[in-house]
Amino acid sequence: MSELSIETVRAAIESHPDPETGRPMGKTGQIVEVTVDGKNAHIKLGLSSHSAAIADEVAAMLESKVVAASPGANAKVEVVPHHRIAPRSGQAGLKIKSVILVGSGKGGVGKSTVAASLALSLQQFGSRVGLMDADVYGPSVPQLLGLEGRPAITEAKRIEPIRCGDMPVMSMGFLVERDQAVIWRGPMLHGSINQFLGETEWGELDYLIIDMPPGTGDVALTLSQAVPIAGSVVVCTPQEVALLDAIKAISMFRKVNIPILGMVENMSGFLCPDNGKTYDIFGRGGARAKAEELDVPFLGGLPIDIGLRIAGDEGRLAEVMANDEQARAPMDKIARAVVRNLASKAAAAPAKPSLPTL
Ligand SMILES: Nc1ncnc2c1ncn2[C@@H]1O[C@H](COP(=O)(O)OP(=O)(O)OP(=O)(O)O)[C@@H](O)[C@H]1O
Repeated sequence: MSELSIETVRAAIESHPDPETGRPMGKTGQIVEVTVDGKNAHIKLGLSSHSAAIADEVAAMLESKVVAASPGANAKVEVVPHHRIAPRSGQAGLKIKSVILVGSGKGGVGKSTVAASLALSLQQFGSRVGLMDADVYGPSVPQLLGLEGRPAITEAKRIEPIRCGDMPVMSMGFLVERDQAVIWRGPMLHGSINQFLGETEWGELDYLIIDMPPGTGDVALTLSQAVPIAGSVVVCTPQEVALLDAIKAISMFRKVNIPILGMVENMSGFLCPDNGKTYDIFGRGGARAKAEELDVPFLGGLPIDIGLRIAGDEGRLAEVMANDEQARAPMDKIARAVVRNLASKAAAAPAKPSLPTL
């Protein structure tokens, strides 16, 4: 092994793109410290909470780059907080780095469950996350998370969201009675969505996850005009009918120029708790095949999980996501894939280096 030097270590890693901005880490001040002791390198790497879900994989990737540059070396990357990147905001007052829409072509495929679990999973990894239920016709987020109450209006006439732990949540469900049907005309829908987005005190967020109403493109269009949308996640079940609707959702997002981060196959197999066998009740693998056909990433599958269904019915989804690692594992995989796909988009089109500092 040739002598391991600080220069060799830095040269091996400094061109690696920051997952959030896509800019080379050597230029962003994220390589905080490199120390070398014989064949051992220790790197302190700054990553923002936006990248929390994939921090381990970024660290492993950099360690392997050092070893490739200097075979026989040992490298250890220690991730430390890095907050020099200011949130991008599309509307006055919004400080949200990435807005992600979760949609489906068809109702009842588990879109709200996926949206809420994605938000909870990203938060568990350490990101700052908000959840907006834009499914104004059938808001189910309050039920899934066991939230109730009316949002207060602040002195500055802004909406104080209801909180699920630390996570700000806004839903039409907080404003209408549970059994009341909401009838919307186009302009009202447009107005309420803009109000939810722009007048809610979201605070500073890495991610705002938006649960979309099924089907219609109106809300996607309204949102895409109001803020830059980082991307969309399309949820479907493995059945052919759901897949056909998912194709419609993908083409709707494409029409309004919202990038597709990928497809999630929900209800992908049922693991029977009695005998440990898996039954493919709605089929399996359909979404992966369809994603390939449509040239969109496949993010992963969520099995039919009785515990998840009961948790949703009882408003304990957040509790289960916080305490049940096995139930959370498939969603964590999907959350990592979402952040990874955002990172590759950032690497393909890096943010301008002149971003202000926080
Ligand atoms: N993977 C899963 N395992 C078990 N139950 C699930 C799963 N995904 C969703 N469910 C249950 O299916 C029902 C519908 O889910 P959800 O409300 O998330 O669907 P949706 O697509 O948002 O529906 P809608 O369009 O009516 O709002 C809920 O009772 C939920 O708990």
